[in-house]
Amino acid sequence: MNLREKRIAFLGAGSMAEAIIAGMTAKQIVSADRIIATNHSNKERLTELENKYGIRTSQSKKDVVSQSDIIILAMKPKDIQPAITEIKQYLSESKIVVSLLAGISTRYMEQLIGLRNAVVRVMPNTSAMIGQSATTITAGRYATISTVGLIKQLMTSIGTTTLIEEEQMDAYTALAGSAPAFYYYMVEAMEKFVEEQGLHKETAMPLMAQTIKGVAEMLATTSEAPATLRKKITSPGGTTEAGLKTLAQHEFQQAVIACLEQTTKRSKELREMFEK
Ligand SMILES: NC(=O)C1=CN([C@@H]2O[C@H](COP(=O)(O)OP(=O)(O)OC[C@H]3O[C@@H](n4cnc5c(N)ncnc54)[C@H](OP(=O)(O)O)[C@@H]3O)[C@@H](O)[C@H]2O)C=CC1
Ligand SMILES: O=C(O)[C@@H]1CCC=N1
Repeated sequence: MNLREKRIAFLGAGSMAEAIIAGMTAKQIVSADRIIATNHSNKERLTELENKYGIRTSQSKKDVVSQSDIIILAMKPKDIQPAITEIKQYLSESKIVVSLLAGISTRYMEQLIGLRNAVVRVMPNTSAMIGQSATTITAGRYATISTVGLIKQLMTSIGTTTLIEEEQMDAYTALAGSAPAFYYYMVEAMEKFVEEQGLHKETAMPLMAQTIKGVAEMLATTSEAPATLRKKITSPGGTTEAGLKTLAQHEFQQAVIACLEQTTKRSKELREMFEK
């Protein structure tokens, strides 16, 4: 299957759809004129995406779905049922359905569709915008190996891809889908420190970004455990040790673990709430 010949539809034109459209069009894996997007009702937003990325848009679900080979579901989990009901009549079995929705299972989507379409669940993150998403992928029961390969190839245009078992998706949603927000939250705290210390934001922000980038590269390219890397920074009686002690006093690790547990739990809850 050649990806360049495929026509791709986005049902939902919010922040995640935009991040993926930006990544895909920048890498030219799919040409912009093969991408079409629609949303619930916000026409202005569709015009914005058309102007920004040169994609096509339409307010007609029929046009969008009938003209496409790969349908990317990019609405909120609460909207899945009405969204599939609206497009069901235009969904022939050859169309591949890709879902970005947190929590919602392939089985439920297959049930809503009522045919034997290949359904593939992906969990990207907003770093897709710059081709740096860490995307996990899992397949529904009618998706063949070649279909999964095609979607993997498509998602490679926005960053790395990893195939996982569907039951692990809730936890990976925490670790990679939602996690950028947790790292940003930490940087927001550092921003407050920058202000408190009277430092120049223009100087401090790039230093913080480079520090995170360096940490990410060290984790990705050295074979050393995070604890080993941390210990190499921590001189006995030095500055880092003083900082780490304070984090431990504030139960930093427990807070992070609780945060990831709650995120995972919420993904499961979304499934319970919206799979009727
Ligand atoms: N944001 C993120 O970091 C990530 C999000 N996701 C998942 O991606 C999905 C989208 O999230 P996000 O982009 O943040 O959400 P947004 O709220 O930014 O966008 C939701 C979009 O869905 C549209 N919509 C609502 N109902 C329908 C419908 N029936 N048919 C077509 N479009 C519809 C809305 O249209 P309108 O504006 O007209 O109402 C809007 O364009 C969610 O399911 C989320 O779980 C996954 C990974 C990361
Ligand atoms: O907050 C959410 O529900 C979505 C899913 C992962 C990131 N954002």
